[in-house]
Amino acid sequence: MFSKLTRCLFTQIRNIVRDTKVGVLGVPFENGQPKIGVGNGPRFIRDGGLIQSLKEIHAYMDVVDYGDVTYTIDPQIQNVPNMKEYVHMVSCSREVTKRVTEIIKDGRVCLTVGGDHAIAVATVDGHIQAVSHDIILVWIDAHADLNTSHTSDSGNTHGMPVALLAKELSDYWPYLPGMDWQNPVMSIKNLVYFGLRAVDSYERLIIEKLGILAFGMEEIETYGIDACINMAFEKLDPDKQKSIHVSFDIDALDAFEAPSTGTPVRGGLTLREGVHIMEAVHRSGRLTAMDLVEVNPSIGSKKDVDITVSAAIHVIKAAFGFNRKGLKPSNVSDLPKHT
Ligand SMILES: NC(=[NH2+])NCCC[C@H](N)C(=O)O
Ligand SMILES: [Mn+2]
Ligand SMILES: [Mn+2]
Repeated sequence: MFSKLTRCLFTQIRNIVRDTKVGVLGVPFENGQPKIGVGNGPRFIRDGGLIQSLKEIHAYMDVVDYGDVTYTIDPQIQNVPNMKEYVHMVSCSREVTKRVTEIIKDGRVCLTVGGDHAIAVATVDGHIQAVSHDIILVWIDAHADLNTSHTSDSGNTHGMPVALLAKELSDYWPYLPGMDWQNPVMSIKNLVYFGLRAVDSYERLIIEKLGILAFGMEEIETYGIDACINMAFEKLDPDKQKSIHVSFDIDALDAFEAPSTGTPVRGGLTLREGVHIMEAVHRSGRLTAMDLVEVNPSIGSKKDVDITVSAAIHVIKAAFGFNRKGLKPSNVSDLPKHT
């Protein structure tokens, strides 16, 4: 009945209205890697003004803070070789998945603040449970986080979430007790990476073997960030239909832009490039969930922490519609006159 263009416009309007409803979830989880402190990420990012900054984006923002996820360890669950603190990851993930699904079903875009990147198994899964298998995953990171328990040198589960989510890799995992809830999983065909520059050898092998779409720093330098994001969206979702999940590891940004993180890598995205990606995601009108992870306030000086927290907040604001050109006043049509 309606033309494709009209339908597209309807969806955009619906999504812009929906985008103003945000649910913030903190996940103070730090067992996916060995450096203590990353569990304080949610507190520092909130104290840095997250909720207020979101509310100030424009007059129609509707922000609800759902607080932090807590969990108890399930004593039934056995450990898995070369997955450190596996029991923690499984027990926390269960709760995170439930909460993310609830927030999305409440009609809000779910913003999850970590915590280390191991939590993204659960946020992506929660998104899938609420929406469908067929979502787009935009993984912005210096690292591919594509190790299995067999390929990881570190045994840190924050280096494994993408491999846990990918159905194409399910045969490469041992039995994972307590992870049966983690179904359905997604196809690697719906994944794109931005910012890669510290990729392990097996990760590289998987990326090439499965033809995963990856804009590493080299491609970003060659084509520019705007062309890369356009190519990614065109390739993954030419019909502009799919729900988008962004998992933003703060170490995607250059170590100068975000020094307080556990595995910093130099030569990364500028804050402007990070913001540019998120502005494009916002314009799509299809952002349903975003993670911001790996801010570790125990690393570096107070200045380092402030820089990192403020970079995180800038990236988040861009995702939820902050306009660098500024906004006109919402209820006045002209400059106030001097009387
Ligand atoms: N989310 C992160 N910062 N991941 C870093 C992973 C580093 C390394 N590839 C590993 O598997 O241990
Ligand atoms: Mn990383
Ligand atoms: Mn990561």
